[in-house]
Amino acid sequence: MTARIIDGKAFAAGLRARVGEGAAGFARAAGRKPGLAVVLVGEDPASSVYVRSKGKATLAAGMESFEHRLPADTDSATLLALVDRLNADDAVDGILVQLPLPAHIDERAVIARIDPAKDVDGFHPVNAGRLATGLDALVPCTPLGCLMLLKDAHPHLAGLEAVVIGRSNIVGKPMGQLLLRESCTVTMTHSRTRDIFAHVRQADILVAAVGIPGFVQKEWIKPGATVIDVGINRTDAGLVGDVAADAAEVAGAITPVPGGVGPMTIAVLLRNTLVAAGRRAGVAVDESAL
Ligand SMILES: Nc1nc2c(c(=O)[nH]1)N[C@@H](CN(C=O)c1ccc(C(=O)N[C@@H](CCC(=O)O)C(=O)O)cc1)CN2
Repeated sequence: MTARIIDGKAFAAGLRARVGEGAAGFARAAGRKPGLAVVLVGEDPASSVYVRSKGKATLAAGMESFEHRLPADTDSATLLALVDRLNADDAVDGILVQLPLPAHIDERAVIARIDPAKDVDGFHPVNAGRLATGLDALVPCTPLGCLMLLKDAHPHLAGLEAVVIGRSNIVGKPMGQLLLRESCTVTMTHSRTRDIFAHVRQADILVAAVGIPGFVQKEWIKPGATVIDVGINRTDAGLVGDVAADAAEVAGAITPVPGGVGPMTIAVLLRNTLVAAGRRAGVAVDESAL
């Protein structure tokens, strides 16, 4: 069996187009465009590329883009003051501080300073808590993108065995919550899990977000399973995922790296910005059409 390749790039393009239509509708109703502010501290090359891509995608979707690039030695107080200004700015519906931040800045304090209504990354404890308790929340972009791909490949998720590898606040934990919300039976695994392959072997749905190239081996995969590879690892061989390439010989469907989950992250960011704009301005945005 050779797995069906889940084309995240194509799905993301469709989502960006739908968000663009929604943004035009928002602009007609609100008399202004939705606005996204992205803050980058330092010159990490990958982060710099992601921030540039976010700005371009925001403009292409018919939204306002506000880009703030700060030097690597920016102190916490300066960054927090910028977040305060963005919180107070009515033209800004979404605020994203690109991660990782330089080591001298307390990431948690910065995330906690963002107005939860503008937290389009969904990282604020209020949004994390709302997701965990089944309330309406802004949901982190990468796991929501994974869920969109999964639901497209797998319209009936209820009752399936889902295994998540990785317990980060950005991907693993919210991914587990989203799968639970879909009535999957969810197993969270991580670096201290014993016999991780024995858990993975049970998975109808596997989400690998561990950040180790080729960590998940072909032999671990249950034949026919749907595999979502969140890993984006830069190696001498190029960009590789957390799942070994030959896993496609066993899986039923699998996301490629690149071109799988990655492009969904920015498309969902635009979606979250439109949703946040609609909620803030009291303009109806049909979230089910996005
Ligand atoms: N504040 C945030 N910081 C970070 C997030 C985030 O969601 N919010 N996620 C990642 C980086 N990221 C967006 O910021 C991101 C990662 C990957 C891609 C992507 O399109 N990947 C492509 C490959 C691109 C390449 O060659 O590097 C793919 O997988 O096909 C987009 C966005 C960490 N920080």
